[in-house]
Amino acid sequence: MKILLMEFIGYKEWTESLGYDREWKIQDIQSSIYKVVNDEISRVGGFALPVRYDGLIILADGIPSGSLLEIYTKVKEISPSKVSACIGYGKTPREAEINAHNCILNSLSGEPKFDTFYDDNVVACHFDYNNFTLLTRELSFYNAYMRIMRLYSKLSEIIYDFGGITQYLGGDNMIAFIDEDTLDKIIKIVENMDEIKVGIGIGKNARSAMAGATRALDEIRSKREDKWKIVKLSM
Ligand SMILES: Nc1nc2c(ncn2[C@@H]2O[C@H](COP(=O)(O)OP(=O)(O)OP(=O)(O)O)[C@@H](O)[C@H]2O)c(=O)[nH]1
Repeated sequence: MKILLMEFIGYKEWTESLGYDREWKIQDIQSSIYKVVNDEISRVGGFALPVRYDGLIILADGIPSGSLLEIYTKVKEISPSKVSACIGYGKTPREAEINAHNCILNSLSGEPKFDTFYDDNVVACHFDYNNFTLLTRELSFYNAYMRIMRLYSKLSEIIYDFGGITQYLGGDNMIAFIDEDTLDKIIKIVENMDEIKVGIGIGKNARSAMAGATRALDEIRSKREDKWKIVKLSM
């Protein structure tokens, strides 16, 4: 697994420089950075996890280093603070992210390190809560969201324990990227939790894996007999 990690250095100082009436400006900058990155990375087949917003985790398998460097350059142009970046490699997304983070910590020059690594298949697991629309009507818009946040917190912990990284996508949707060897663990989770289903996509890059995962979810919805399905895109 290959992850391009970008960390915004000095972000704290930048936010404090904006004075008290700052939150709207911070949200504006964060969403504009994410829009640029999302447009650019999906064009070359990757996917960016905004996670904390003061940095970015980019699923980089199947993306040429030159394209990753172009995206880093664009982010550097619009970021309000210095951007440190490294590509990390690991057996699992967790390991790749830790290696990328340590590379940033150890980079004295602060210059990005875009080492070339082997491209693995990307495995995307798109989790979806059953009948979230009905639940929202029964509870309330916000209370249904709280239900998903509790589930997201529980799921992301379990998945991180076996090396996966999870991102909340809005509504009742969560995406986890895992190592292909831990597929059985994801299936076991879903088989033991009544309220969710998961579409799993395997592709040469994050975008194709996510398209496969969404297709798998739609196939589950078409018959409503299965709790999980796997779609493997042509490699
Ligand atoms: N991010 C994201 N949001 C989605 C996607 N599909 C639906 N949503 C949103 O997620 C929420 C729930 O949509 P669904 O999961 O289709 O609705 P549901 O009532 O749970 O229906 P079932 O999942 O078929 O049981 C709605 O706010 C949708 O707009 C998706 O692929 N990605």
